Amino acid sequence: MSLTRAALRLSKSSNTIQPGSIAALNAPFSQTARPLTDKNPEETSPKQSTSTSGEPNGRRDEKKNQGGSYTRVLTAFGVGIPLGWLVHTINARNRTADSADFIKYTLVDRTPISSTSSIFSLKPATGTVLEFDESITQHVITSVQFKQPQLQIARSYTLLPPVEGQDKDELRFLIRKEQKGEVSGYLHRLPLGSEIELRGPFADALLPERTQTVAFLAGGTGIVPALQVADKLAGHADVHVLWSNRKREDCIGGVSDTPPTTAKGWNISSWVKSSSPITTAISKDVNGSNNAVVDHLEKLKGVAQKSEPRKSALKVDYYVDEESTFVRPADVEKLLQSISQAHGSADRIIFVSGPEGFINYWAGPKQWVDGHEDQGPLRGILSTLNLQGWQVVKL
Ligand SMILES: Cc1cc2nc3c(=O)[nH]c(=O)nc-3n(C[C@H](O)[C@H](O)[C@H](O)COP(=O)(O)OP(=O)(O)OC[C@H]3O[C@@H](n4cnc5c(N)ncnc54)[C@H](O)[C@@H]3O)c2cc1C
Repeated sequence: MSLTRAALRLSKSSNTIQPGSIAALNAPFSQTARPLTDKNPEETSPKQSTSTSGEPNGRRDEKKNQGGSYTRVLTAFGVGIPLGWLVHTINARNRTADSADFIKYTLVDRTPISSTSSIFSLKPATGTVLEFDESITQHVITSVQFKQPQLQIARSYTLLPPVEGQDKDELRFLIRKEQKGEVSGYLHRLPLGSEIELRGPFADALLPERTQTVAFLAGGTGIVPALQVADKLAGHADVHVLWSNRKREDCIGGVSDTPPTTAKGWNISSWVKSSSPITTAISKDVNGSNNAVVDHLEKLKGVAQKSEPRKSALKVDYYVDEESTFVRPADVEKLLQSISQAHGSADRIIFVSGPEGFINYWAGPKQWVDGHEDQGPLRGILSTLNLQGWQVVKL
């Protein structure tokens, strides 16, 4: 079966980038978008939470989504993307699946990263695999949907970039166990060797080829898209990540490249402004060990430095609620200004990725338009900063 992408409409408004276009184009790539196959858009839910039958889940899931999941939308960048690249046809091979189908994978490993999050490793259970066309996935932030078979619902999880020694068809994810979370709880309870049904891939945002610098505001598991961006843009763009976590256990060993000095900013626990002084130095744990995500970030720093065509830089700053270190608007403003000075008129993007409250605080809520989740206007803290030359993308 041949999967064909529709044409892309491009639109841009103010500092936020209006979606819609890639939804039409990369359709399979979203819970909110049409499948990449020629299936009807109504087959996917307009909600972050998607029923596997394709029907919206109704108010119940709408309410639940206030509980801290990412909001999401497909985002198109008008600038600098050759349309020819986007109008792409994938030839399905025997062992690849239509991205609207669920494909069976086996849970081969689940390594706890903290008391709430684990890295899941999955391998194909049969001869059929999800197809990741590198010519596309190289330019988009990619996620897949996991099915909860008893409830017939699906949730999105962003792919971790591959690590050394990872099998070609193996997929890895960082999944936080939400309190009373239906799918994340189910996945954390599954015994190793269980079959899990996945579908996708889905594109959450495009990475324009001309991008030379990225600022990434990440909250919790919102770090996973940042890992993808750092991996894909190594050798092309400098990436600076400001990563907020509730607890140090989620980022043990993470040492900031630019240590924060004072605190008044976003608190991931309460989603309110806080104003506590920073009292705790960010350092490795007593055993001197990092968690796997921190290690991955460190490795990506090394890759960026050695990459071609140009050596790029990955910088990460860590903020931990329980250490009273918060991302301050002034820190963000300073970072954006210093990047702007260093990069002149180069294309620049700010990604905001994490729980809904995190995105709302920094960039304002996304909105639903014609059954698709739209970026919505730029609001929140970022709307009060001087963002000349920056594009903002809410993930
Ligand atoms: C594109 C995308 C990528 C994502 N990538 C990742 C990723 O890499 N890693 C990751 O961990 N997550 C990721 N997410 C979030 C993920 O899709 C799920 O939303 C998340 O795992 C929670 O799903 P759940 O079914 O476990 O929880 P849900 O059952 O949906 O519950 C969510 C929250 O709502 C609360 N809740 C439940 N019922 C109610 C109610 N009646 N009233 C009030 N609150 C309620 C729950 O306690 C819970 O805290 C991503 C989301 C998107 C859209």
